[in-house]
Amino acid sequence: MNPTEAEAATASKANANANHDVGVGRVLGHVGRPDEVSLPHVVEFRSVTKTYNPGGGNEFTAIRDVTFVVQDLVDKGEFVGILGPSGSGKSTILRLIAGLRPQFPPTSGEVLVFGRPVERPGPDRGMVFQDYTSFDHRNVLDNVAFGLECRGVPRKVRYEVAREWIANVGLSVAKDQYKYPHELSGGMRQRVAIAQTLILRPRIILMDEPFGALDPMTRMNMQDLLIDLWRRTQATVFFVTHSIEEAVFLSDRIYVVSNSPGTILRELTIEPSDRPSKEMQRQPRFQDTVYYLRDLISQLEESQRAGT
Ligand SMILES: Nc1ncnc2c1ncn2[C@@H]1O[C@H](COP(=O)(O)OP(=O)(O)OP(=O)(O)O)[C@@H](O)[C@H]1O
Repeated sequence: MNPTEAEAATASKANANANHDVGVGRVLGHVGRPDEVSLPHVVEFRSVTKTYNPGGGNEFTAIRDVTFVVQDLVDKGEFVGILGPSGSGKSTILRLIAGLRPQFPPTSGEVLVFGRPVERPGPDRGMVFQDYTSFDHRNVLDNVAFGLECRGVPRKVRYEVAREWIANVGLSVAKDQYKYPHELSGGMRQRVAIAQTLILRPRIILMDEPFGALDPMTRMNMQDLLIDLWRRTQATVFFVTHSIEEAVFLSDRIYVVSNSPGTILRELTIEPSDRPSKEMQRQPRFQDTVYYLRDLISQLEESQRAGT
């Protein structure tokens, strides 16, 4: 390599490590590091590796050396989207934060929530899954009030708060409160699941493909609802999705996880969405970010198929 080529190579390497803008997103040159050194951390992963069935014939390392920090912004929780190919370890990351077995505990490394190592699930973390998690034998009111019931909140108070949450998630108290899950549509059941989680006011909300089973229109309505609720609750949200549009619309920050063993490959900050999902998705700058992420994830999927 002659000196000019060497200089060009160095410059291009330096460039790869510099922040650069892609549509409504900014690709960060350094992954996983805090934006401001002085802020406390909501969630921190320190070189976290998870190997399932260690020592067994089917030993499998799902994530390796995952390191990132999500900061505790004053009066504002961050919305963190997690994208990546299927099987890259997104749910493993989420469930490690939740403290749920068998993902928890990690094989090595540390998972900290508000500066303390996670030991088990706790009331500071609420989870919403793709599968509808309401209890079949409880009506909407009793499903939404369930967590407060477990906390020993008197019936009258818990029903009062539950009715507020039924309305907050866009269901009708008059028409829906006594319905059972089998009498609700998929979107309505996910509204119940969200109310069931948010009523407990967790500071961290963990969502694993919560809208994955919904039709596109319902999904967009749910995204608008979620943005609205999140702005009001100001919790930190971790949101796993396969929909790139959904991640770009909802997130302040996106982590892209590489093929297994998963590690954080890219980190982007995203401008806040200032209009409904349907309108945001029409913006060319929004689509530029979507295309960038789509290309990146397609490349990962291709190399996964090729076994490289
Ligand atoms: N309990 C377990 N025992 C063994 N292997 C597991 C277990 N849970 C997950 N895995 C494996 O770990 C890898 C990562 O799984 P994980 O569910 O975290 O990925 P994901 O990115 O969320 O996948 P998807 O997008 O398909 O939902 C997968 O190969 C999966 O088969």
